[in-house]
Amino acid sequence: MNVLQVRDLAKRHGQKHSLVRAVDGVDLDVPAGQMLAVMGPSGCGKSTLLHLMGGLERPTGGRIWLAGERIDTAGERALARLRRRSVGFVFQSFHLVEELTVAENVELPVLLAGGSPRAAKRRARHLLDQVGLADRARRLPWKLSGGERQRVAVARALANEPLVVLADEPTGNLDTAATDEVLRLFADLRAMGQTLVMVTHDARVAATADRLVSMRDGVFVEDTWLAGHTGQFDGLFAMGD
Ligand SMILES: Nc1ncnc2c1ncn2[C@@H]1O[C@H](COP(=O)(O)OP(=O)(O)OP(=O)(O)O)[C@@H](O)[C@H]1O
Repeated sequence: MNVLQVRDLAKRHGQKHSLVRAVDGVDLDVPAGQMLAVMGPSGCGKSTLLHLMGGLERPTGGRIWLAGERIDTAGERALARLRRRSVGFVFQSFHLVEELTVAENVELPVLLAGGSPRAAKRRARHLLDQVGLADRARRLPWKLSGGERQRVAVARALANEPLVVLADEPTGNLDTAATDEVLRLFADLRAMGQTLVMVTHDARVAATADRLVSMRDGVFVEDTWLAGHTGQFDGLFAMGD
């Protein structure tokens, strides 16, 4: 089954001489459980593609299905619901709520989706345990290292058991050691069968994916299935235990 299906997807900005084709006729199928990396030069449309697939932006052309359901034609309420429940976002600059504790950050999406405080607490405890940060639960985000903050952001993205995690430059603000922390976590997610699409500038990060798509000027120029993994990032946090 394809978690995501994209046909002739387009996003244009401006008109005539100022027309920008951020995404310009993209076709893509992302099967369940696949970890897909999208690479390409700055401005080629990677983030726009991710935003379109996550319902953060509306396309100007083409169709998108999430688990078989059209999202490009969905109404605002349906789209908001979908963003809350079916998609988990991870951003380069973490986007944690600094006034809330680590645990509260992870509880928030469960509460926003209508879950009880008890269910939210239980889910946050479970996820923080899985990402190896159970002992940081009561801290404020700024007390954590960059790698830890991004692991909290990944836990938050997983809060409502999303169909797909969309990660935009998840290691873009991290040094090598912190990048490794996040990559080990992604290896765990991959082993659990979590579908994940990530945009990255880092070839080392892309090499941990199952498949690599290269973009240029809004179109795909290469689609490569990566056969072997180094094994370097094979599971640190024993997720699912
Ligand atoms: N709101 C907007 N108005 C006009 N142009 C836009 C808008 N958003 C994006 N663009 C343009 O669309 C193109 C694709 O942008 P996008 O951010 O998707 O690229 P990217 O590959 O993610 O770049 P980067 O790697 O630098 O983040 C760029 O030329 C950008 O300037």
